[in-house]
Amino acid sequence: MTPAIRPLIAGNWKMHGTSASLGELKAIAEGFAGAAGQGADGLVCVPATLLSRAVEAVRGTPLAIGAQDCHAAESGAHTGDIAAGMIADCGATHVIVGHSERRTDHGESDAEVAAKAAAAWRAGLVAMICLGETRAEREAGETLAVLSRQLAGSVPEGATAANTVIAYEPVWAIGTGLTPTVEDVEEAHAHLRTELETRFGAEGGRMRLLYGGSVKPANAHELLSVANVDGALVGGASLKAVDFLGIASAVRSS
Ligand SMILES: O=C[C@H](O)COP(=O)(O)O
Repeated sequence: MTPAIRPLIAGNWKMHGTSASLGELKAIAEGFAGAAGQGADGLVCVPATLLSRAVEAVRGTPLAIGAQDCHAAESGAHTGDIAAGMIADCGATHVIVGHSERRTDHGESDAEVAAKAAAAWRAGLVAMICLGETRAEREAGETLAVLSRQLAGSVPEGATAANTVIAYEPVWAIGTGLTPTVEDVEEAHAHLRTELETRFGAEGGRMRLLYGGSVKPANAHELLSVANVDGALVGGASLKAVDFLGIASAVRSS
């Protein structure tokens, strides 16, 4: 981890969750109100359909609620999309932008991701900007170059430690049970930290850099102990309170 940066354990429920899942969310919130919250901040990014009810369900606890995407425009004829201001209006505080599943499923470019991040800031939200290499890019030895390109293109000028979180997610590690070696995670995060400091100075040194991709209770301690890993972005293991809180609890021993 980075000394002096309070870790963030963030969940991404992806296209999972209905009103029946709010009990699980409350259990997560209660965990962060107790022991799990002693070492880390907690966030769960729920489907847009659950945003308002999720905010209500965790009210009075330290768990933050976020969305998983936003449109770059403030309003307009964009059927099916949601604006950052609508997310803020629900009481959420964060939004993921540029997740690899959005980049792949919806062909989102770095420039579109940057526009979404800027829209999030205008609405007062924290933008969690995701980046990471594919399996083919890693095998071609292009990982660091890809990260540089994505960081340069996806993170707008004006990024600060308060309005931005960066999540490094190797695409091939998402939902596969595969994770990079500790050395590879360390190399990627050190590279991202250097790039952030070069661009944003001291703010870049304070920005949270999360690792995501098959994080679970069993590997959380090892991954969260890596230098410049300031938390985790968790998909599958964020759906059950026992798993997500297990990951959060690993912060204290890391
Ligand atoms: O946003 C979360 C990531 O895509 C990681 O998902 P995963 O923990 O299921 O591998």
